[in-house]
Amino acid sequence: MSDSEEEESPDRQLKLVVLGDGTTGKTSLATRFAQETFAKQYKQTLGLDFFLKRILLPGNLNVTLQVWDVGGQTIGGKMLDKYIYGAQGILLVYDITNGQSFENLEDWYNVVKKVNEGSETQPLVALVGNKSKLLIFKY
Ligand SMILES: Nc1nc2c(ncn2[C@@H]2O[C@H](COP(=O)(O)OP(=O)(O)OP(=O)(O)O)[C@@H](O)[C@H]2O)c(=O)[nH]1
Repeated sequence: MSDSEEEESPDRQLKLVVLGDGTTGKTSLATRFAQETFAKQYKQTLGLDFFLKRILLPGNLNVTLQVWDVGGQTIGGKMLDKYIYGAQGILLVYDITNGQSFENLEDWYNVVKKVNEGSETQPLVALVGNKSKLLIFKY
């Protein structure tokens, strides 16, 4: 086997952007995924938080996922377009006990569409309903 065959394949970087209203649980999802932690206490994300997670996909494919955790208050702000630009994946997060947070996803999605207007490749967009256990307590 030659040296080049023994080397691991270089990492492929993928950008995943997490969007949605404040307190829907975006940071919690990102930290649970990237660091396997969960904080009960709320700490507002100011602007942007950033996490990296290296994963190995079938076929020995190394992927470094960049998770861009965007603060809920950035909607309507100047920086949001720049955060979204170049993403391969978007998570649109709402709190299932807060209907308004679901309705407001339309505004978030409109920004995603605007940023990717005219671009050849479009990001994959997933809808995430968070805080499912709270529903048991509410109803
Ligand atoms: N019960 C419950 N609480 C959650 C869940 N996810 C997040 N939380 C709590 O909800 C609060 C807000 O969570 P964050 O992850 O900070 O919310 P965020 O969307 O990042 O908020 P912003 O920074 O304002 O954009 C925190 O107190 C979390 O502990 C969940 O699945 N269930």
